[in-house]
Amino acid sequence: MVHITELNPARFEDTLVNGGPSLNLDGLLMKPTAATPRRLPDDTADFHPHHEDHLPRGILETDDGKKQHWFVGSIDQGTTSSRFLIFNGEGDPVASHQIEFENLYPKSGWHEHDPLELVSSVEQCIEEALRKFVDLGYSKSDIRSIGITNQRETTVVWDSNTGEPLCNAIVWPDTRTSALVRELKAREESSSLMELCGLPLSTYPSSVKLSWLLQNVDSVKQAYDEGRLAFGTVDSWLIYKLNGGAKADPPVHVTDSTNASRTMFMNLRTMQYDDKLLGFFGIDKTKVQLPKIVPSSDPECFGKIASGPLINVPIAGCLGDQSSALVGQCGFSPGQAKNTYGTGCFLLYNVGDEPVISKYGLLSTVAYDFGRGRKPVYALEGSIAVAGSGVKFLVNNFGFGKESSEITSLAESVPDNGGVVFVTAFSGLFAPYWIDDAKGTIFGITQHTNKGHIARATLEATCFQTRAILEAMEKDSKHKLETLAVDGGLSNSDLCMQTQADVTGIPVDRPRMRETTALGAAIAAGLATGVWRELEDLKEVNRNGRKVFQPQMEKAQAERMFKKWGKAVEMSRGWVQED
Ligand SMILES: Nc1ncnc2c1ncn2[C@@H]1O[C@H](COP(=O)(O)OP(=O)(O)O)[C@@H](O)[C@H]1O
Ligand SMILES: O=P(O)(O)OC[C@H](O)CO
Repeated sequence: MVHITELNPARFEDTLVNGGPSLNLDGLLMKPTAATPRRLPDDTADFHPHHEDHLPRGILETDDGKKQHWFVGSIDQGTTSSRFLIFNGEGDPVASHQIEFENLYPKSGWHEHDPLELVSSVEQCIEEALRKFVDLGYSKSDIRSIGITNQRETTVVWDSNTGEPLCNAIVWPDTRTSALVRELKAREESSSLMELCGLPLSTYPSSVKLSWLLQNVDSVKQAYDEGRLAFGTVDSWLIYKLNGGAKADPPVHVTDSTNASRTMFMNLRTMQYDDKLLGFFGIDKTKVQLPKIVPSSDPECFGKIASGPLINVPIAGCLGDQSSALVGQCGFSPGQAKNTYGTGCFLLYNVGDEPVISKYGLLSTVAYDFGRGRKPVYALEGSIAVAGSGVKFLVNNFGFGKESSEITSLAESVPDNGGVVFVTAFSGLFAPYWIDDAKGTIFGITQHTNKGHIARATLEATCFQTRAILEAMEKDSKHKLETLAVDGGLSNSDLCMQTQADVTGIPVDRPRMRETTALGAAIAAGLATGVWRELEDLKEVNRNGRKVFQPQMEKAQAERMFKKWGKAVEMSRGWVQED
């Protein structure tokens, strides 16, 4: 048995380390113990691993009979921060580093990232985490491969000649495309798209972001006309840059099918770009370089790190962050689900190897695609645009505290929401409602209302929307979920998780090691490079120390609160119609 040190519950917090914008993840890390030996001294460069049945996970035997512990690195590029974690063969993180970067909101509804800052934050995380790893007595050469997981839909465009971005990335919750979406929805063919790609037409996917850029940014249009426009989601951009960008011979421009399934350009069944989808958005594939779609786990497709301390280490796994969290929670069987409370909140429900197109407001997406003859696995997804970002909004815009955890403390300072309901529709409302013309709206304010009520209503908003998603999922899948596995930054809030159990009436099951998103990408890479052979090898991963929140609220009370939420959702409609 390995020993995992007690987690520091504040590890996701905005704890500044050494005065820099880096976050302290160290509380979750496993310290070396007798059961988790440091690297073996007889490390060989020329190494052809093979597994023996008696060897524990993550230990491979070399051709000359030596045994070596392998580790897998994982880049987790999220909406608010970048991280690099190094996992051992038991699926425990042994070293990590996290950096918050700047989110840009240049106009109301606009949300951007600097693509170069995304890359530099990742590179810095790799360097720092490796320093900690080496300090623990391990060696860089113990890292067998690297996985990448990332915020999805966020759209990056660059010049394929120079490898430099043409403008800031448009981030997934950005709503600048709402007028364009209204226009596209009016077209007759719009109703047939979802059957092909699994996504409803909204401001959310990459397709509308790319169309908007082509219509509104001259440098992008010019690059398109001259055939030097490269498009990608964050995975493609990072893989391209980490492989050396335009200088690589040849440049590596790929995406995995989980990320591609978020663009609205990919056909869910063929796993390739679909001409009808590209045509609908006016994209001429001879003018724009689209990333090649490959499986999520592969030792060669994603190339190798071209420079820095991990030079020549293969990138062998790639998953969109929500798919990755499902993998990190080992949700490998149909009927298993997870809900990840990060910037947004995303419930993925494994439906097996045939996609299910939702009739009740959910998305159909690729859950994971491990290749090598395995069939891809699909999921139904309930996407909530605002979860942790609602908490950050109270902290950053209204000074309700200095750290996210203080929002939970404020919410705990009042016994209930005092009649306040906050529909956090900053990007309209996503699943299962898809109300583009809603805006954030607070209902029920009186002289009695204080910060505690607003904080509580903010946490409750995600829990109510999750319940609405669960109801839709039950109708689509004809299956009632018995337990909700959770993770992500906001799942650190016990109050929020208890509220979630109360309003859904089912137990909420939270792992002790909540870096499941990063773990998923490590699993994808580790499977491709022999650290784990089969999903079976992972069944003990992240099982220890889980906390289960049982529903405690009277059912009638939960029903009353949910009904009021439904009323507030209806009343939040129609704010942007005249824009
Ligand atoms: N203790 C806490 N209470 C409430 N919210 C929290 C807490 N800890 C973290 N968060 C929220 O979690 C979010 C970050 O979660 P994370 O999973 O890192 O997101 P992402 O991958 O989108 O960057 C932030 O929005 C933050 O406000
Ligand atoms: O930043 P997160 O973790 O909320 O995830 C972002 C999603 O991938 C957007 O679809």
